[in-house]
Amino acid sequence: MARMSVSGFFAYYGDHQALRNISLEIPDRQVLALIGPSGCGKTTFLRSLNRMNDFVKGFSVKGQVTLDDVDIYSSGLHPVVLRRRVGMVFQKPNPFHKSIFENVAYGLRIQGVRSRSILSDRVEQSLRSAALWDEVKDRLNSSAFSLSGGQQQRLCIARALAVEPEVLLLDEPASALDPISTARIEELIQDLKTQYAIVIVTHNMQQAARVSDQTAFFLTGEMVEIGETSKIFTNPSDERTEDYITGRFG
Ligand SMILES: Nc1ncnc2c1ncn2[C@@H]1O[C@H](COP(=O)(O)OP(=O)(O)OP(=O)(O)O)[C@@H](O)[C@H]1O
Repeated sequence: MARMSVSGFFAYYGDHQALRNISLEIPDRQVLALIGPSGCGKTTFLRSLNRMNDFVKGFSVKGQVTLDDVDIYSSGLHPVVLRRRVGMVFQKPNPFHKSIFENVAYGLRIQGVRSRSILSDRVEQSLRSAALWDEVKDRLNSSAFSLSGGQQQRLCIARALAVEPEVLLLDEPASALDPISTARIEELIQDLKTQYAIVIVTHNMQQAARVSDQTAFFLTGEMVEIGETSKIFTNPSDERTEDYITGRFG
């Protein structure tokens, strides 16, 4: 089942066309990897899925993006509600200058949750889902900045999960991390996909091959092809995909 669906989608920064005629489906409980050389539009596409680019002056779109069949650009769906349902984790861990507990509780507090026991339960559950609970359960009141980079990134994932999103967007979530932390994030993605639709941008081809079910290859603002990850990496349909995955450019 497609959780999100994109059809005939174009994106522009002022006059500059960053995405051209993209159509694809984002299935539930699967990982979709977006690959392609620098500047091909992966991040623009990812940020278009929860209207994060609305903050960029001069940014505009054409075409359709739906979440559960509702158009996220032209319906009355409020971007704040959209971003709760379509959560995002960025390349560099960006915890708030708050305690570990308050980082995870943040979105719930904004939603007006006041009950200490509900907050505690949801914080624990989110930290467990992000595979961080055992490491932080005895120091929930410490600053988020007392954590390692890899722990901070899992904290950011817990923060995104706390508001119970349906889709999780990951923009190179492991690129700033060491190999052990990267492996933990990859394991975590495997666990999370049993519950969420996940879209991940990655420059790391091995990572895309390891974590994703489907892979889409982007080139200069267009999607060249999308397919089962095993097929894209062993038998792509388009020569440009083959050239990219075999390292001939990019
Ligand atoms: N805020 C912005 N204002 C103007 N142009 C932008 C902006 N962000 C991106 N672009 C342009 O849009 C195009 C796509 O950029 P985008 O960041 O989506 O590519 P990417 O594939 O994610 O690249 P990378 O892998 O290097 O992160 C590029 O030509 C880029 O210069």
